[in-house]
Amino acid sequence: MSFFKLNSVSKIYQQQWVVKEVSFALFEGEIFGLLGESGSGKSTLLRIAAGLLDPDEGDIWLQGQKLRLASDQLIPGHPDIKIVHQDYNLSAPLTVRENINYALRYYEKAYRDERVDELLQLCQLESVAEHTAKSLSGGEKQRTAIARALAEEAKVLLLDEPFAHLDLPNRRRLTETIRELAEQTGIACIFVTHDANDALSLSTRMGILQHGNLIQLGTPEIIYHSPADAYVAELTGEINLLDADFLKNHVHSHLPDGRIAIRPEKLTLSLSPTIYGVESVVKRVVFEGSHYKIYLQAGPQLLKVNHHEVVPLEKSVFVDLRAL
Ligand SMILES: Nc1ncnc2c1ncn2[C@@H]1O[C@H](COP(=O)(O)OP(=O)(O)OP(=O)(O)O)[C@@H](O)[C@H]1O
Repeated sequence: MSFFKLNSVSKIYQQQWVVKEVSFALFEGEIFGLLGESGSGKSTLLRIAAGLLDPDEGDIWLQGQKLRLASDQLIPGHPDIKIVHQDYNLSAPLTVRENINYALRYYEKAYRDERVDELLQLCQLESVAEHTAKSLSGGEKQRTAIARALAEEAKVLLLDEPFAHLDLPNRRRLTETIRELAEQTGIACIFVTHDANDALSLSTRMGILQHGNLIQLGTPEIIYHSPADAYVAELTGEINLLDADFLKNHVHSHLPDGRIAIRPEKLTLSLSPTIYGVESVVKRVVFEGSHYKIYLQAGPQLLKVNHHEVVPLEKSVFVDLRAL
């Protein structure tokens, strides 16, 4: 049985579908990434999942229980579902410890002290426990907001763009924190993002939201390697979208629009002719850290290929399009 479920949830604003018949379910300890462009309905969906906003249709289920609507409650929300908003909403003059402690103010001191220490450790905040919230880095603020949200044990954690203001080292650290949280506590987590790398690297499963529609659902591997259409292919990373005619002698699976999607790292490039090699001319070379991105002109088709070494401009090379 699923742990947390959105069942055919819709929301309409000004006669427009902002979220349309979205359904998905999470198991305990799952991390679900919702990837979509700005305005695709991510925050609206998250607020509905949190019980802060009523859907126009559909319902939310937690452990087999249908949740009450926001409008049916004095204080919208659900005690087992916690949401961390983009602005963190911390109390700036208070320390990290005091911010977390505040969420537990109705509990006994002994329990509170123990729980705060546990959360400081879980969210990797021990070294900044006595620092004021206003002096923290973006990553530390985000982790403090998560620790505070989790102060009272929750079953579902919802994160609105948790990586939005973070640099790369802090993104990596937060990714680790969220993964450990899910593993250690079994909490189910949904995070929304417009960044494909964050969604691919953190999610156990993910969904793609476009104009309020959940257009693909699956593991990061499935979505990355078998995108449902050209939109998903482009949203989730660099892609070659090739005309089927160009690949007449090769067998590939097609997108609904007839084109074939191949990631640049799936193509191999040789400097000398090969049986399957298509002759191409090097047009641009960009260093990207782990590899060079080589932009090629192959007849009418432009191609991008990841290659381990630099190649001279205007050189003729041969691209193996079998994309194993
Ligand atoms: N209260 C509201 N009244 C009218 N329209 C709204 C309201 N809230 C959101 N919308 C519209 O719904 C659409 C989806 O908004 P939402 O904030 O859910 O998208 P998002 O994917 O989270 O975008 P972003 O990444 O920019 O935050 C947008 O077109 C937005 O203008």
